[in-house]
Amino acid sequence: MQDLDALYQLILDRKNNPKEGSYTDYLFTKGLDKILKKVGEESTEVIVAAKNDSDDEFVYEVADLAYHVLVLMVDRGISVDQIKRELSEREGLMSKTKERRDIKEL
Ligand SMILES: N=c1c2ncn([C@@H]3O[C@H](COP(=O)(O)OP(=O)(O)OP(=O)(O)O)[C@@H](O)[C@H]3O)c2ncn1[C@@H]1O[C@H](COP(=O)(O)O)[C@@H](O)[C@H]1O
Repeated sequence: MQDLDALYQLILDRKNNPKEGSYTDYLFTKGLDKILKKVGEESTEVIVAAKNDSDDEFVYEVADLAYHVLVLMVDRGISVDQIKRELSEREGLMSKTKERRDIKEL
């Protein structure tokens, strides 16, 4: 089973140790604009798949997007831990926002 941290590390390794024939290497060689184009395309494909009935197609497209976002993160020098930290900080913030919303609704 491919976990996101392990995939991030593999992508980072491709950046530091380019491997011939690697798609990840091809993206890094093409550069940021190409990576952004792929993230845009894959996002659109997720939206289209979400409107269709096939769960398999949706899962496939989300996995494509996840991979390309990880490539973008590596290219920008952003770690998975930074994203996790941001999400953790929101945990407290969001529950406070929800509490305020609940109080307003009373
Ligand atoms: N998860 C992925 C992954 N998801 C999608 N893709 C590639 O993303 C591309 C998306 O398909 P598209 O038709 O949109 O793009 P394309 O026509 O192939 O290429 P473009 O010219 O449009 O960029 C395909 O070529 C897929 O192979 C991925 N390529 C690699 N990985 C992971 O990265 C690891 C390292 O891969 P390499 O760098 O290729 O060794 C692999 O073991 C996988 O775990």
